[in-house]
Formats: sequence, C-alpha cells, structure tokens
Amino acid sequence: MTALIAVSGLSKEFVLHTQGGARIAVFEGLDLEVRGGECVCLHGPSGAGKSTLLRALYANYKPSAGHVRVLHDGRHVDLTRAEPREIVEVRRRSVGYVSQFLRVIPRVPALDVVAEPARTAGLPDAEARARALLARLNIPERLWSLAPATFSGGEQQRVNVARGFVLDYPILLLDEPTASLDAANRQVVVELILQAKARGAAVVGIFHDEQVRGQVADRLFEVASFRRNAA
Ligand SMILES: Nc1ncnc2c1ncn2[C@@H]1O[C@H](COP(=O)(O)OP(=O)(O)OP(=O)(O)O)[C@@H](O)[C@H]1O
Repeated sequence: MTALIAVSGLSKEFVLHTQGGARIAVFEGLDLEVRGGECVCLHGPSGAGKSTLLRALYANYKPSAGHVRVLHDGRHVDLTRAEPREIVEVRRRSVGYVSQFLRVIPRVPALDVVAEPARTAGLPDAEARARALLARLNIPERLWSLAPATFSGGEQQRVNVARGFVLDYPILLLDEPTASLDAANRQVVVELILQAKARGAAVVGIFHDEQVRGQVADRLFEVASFRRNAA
C-alpha cells in the first residue's frame, strides 16, 4: 500500500538572524513513512523537534534539505517544492491540522469556525457535521452561536478538534489534541482518532498523555535519533 506521507532526508536548522546568526540544528536526514490506517506518535524529550517536524509536514516550516511528500488527488506532492497555491489546495482537502491552541477569529461563532472547512470543500451537510461534532465533544449548545474568544481553554481545544475532524481528511496532523481536556472529553478525542484510522486516514500526532498514546499510536517515532551526531 502506498504511503500517504513519505518524508526523506529531511533536515531543519533554524538560523536566528536577530541573534548574530546563531544556528540551531534540530534534525538531519530524517526519513518517515506513514500508511493509511496508521497512527504514528512523534516521541522524544522536550526540544527534540516534534513540533518542528509536525509543522514541516504541514509546510509551515521550510526545511533546510529533503522532501515531504503527501498523497493529494492520487499523486504525491512534495510540500518542500510546491507552489503556495498548491499548498492551499493540499491543506483544503488532503491534510488536516489540529494545533494545540485555537486561532480565534473575532466575531465568528463556534458553529461557523467548525463548519468552515467542510463548507469550503462544498459539503452540503457541513453545518450538520459541525453540530454533530460540537455535541459529541460536549460543547453546550448555548455556546455554538458565540465566538470562542471567551471560551475556556478546554472548550477552545474541543472547538479546534471539531474543526479538524469536520472533514474526512486522508491525512491528519495532531499537536497534543487532548492537552487541556478532562478524562471524558479525552476519550471522545481518542474515539475520533480511532474512527479516522478505521476509515484509512494516516495520522501523525504528538501525545504527551501516556494513556492516549497507548490507545491510538501504532508506533512511536523517535525524533531525537535524527539529531546531528545522535547515537
Ligand atoms: N521558530 C523557531 N526559531 C528558532 N528555533 C526554534 C523555532 N522553533 C523551534 N526552535 C528550536 O528547535 C528545537 C526543537 O523545538 P520543538 O518545539 O520542535 O521541540 P519539541 O520536541 O516539540 O519540544 P516540546 O516537547 O517542549 O514542545 C528547540 O531547540 C527550539 O528552541
């Protein structure tokens, strides 16, 4: 079966131009393949480069070398070489990303924040999907018409998760999607991830919660082993 994500020879070094050009080498020559139905957990100590790798998979960071190929419309697109317009298309239909914190847009109600990716994709049941997810993630209905700016940390995270799952993305990138959640809501997110895997999605995530990791991850990927001079 073809990999949905194929990373090869990926290196990332940050150059701090405001600090005398200091260089921080995060990883070098990193290879990773993720297949449909598989969940890979990025693992390693703080500072290992887990978030940097996850962002590189979403073309948020330009790597210093290497390739990030993702399956889009039946062919592999190299995000390190793709035009901005193509990256927008890949993000619209093929790669979903749940960041740790919701980027709140003023005055946009939670229901619209969640429904937006499905509306943009032209799904006729976008609003129904958004309602179902908000209910499933236990966001009280009285909050659906309000902008999430004033929501609690956990409520904002659940709105963010709902937005990430409103479309059946073939590839899902999850940055600590349960960090601010109580046990009951953590379990809902675990079930959403398991469902995504069951329909064939390739999932890459950072999960600090050991129990969540144990339930969803098929394998751990040690990012630190690709540090320069790593043993
Ligand atoms: N935008 C940036 N500019 C400069 N250096 C950065 C930037 N982002 C990350 N780094 C550096 O890259 C290294 C890896 O950071 P990253 O956030 O990827 O680690 P992490 O494994 O996700 O850590 P944590 O578990 O603490 O979130 C760190 O040394 C960090 O200082």
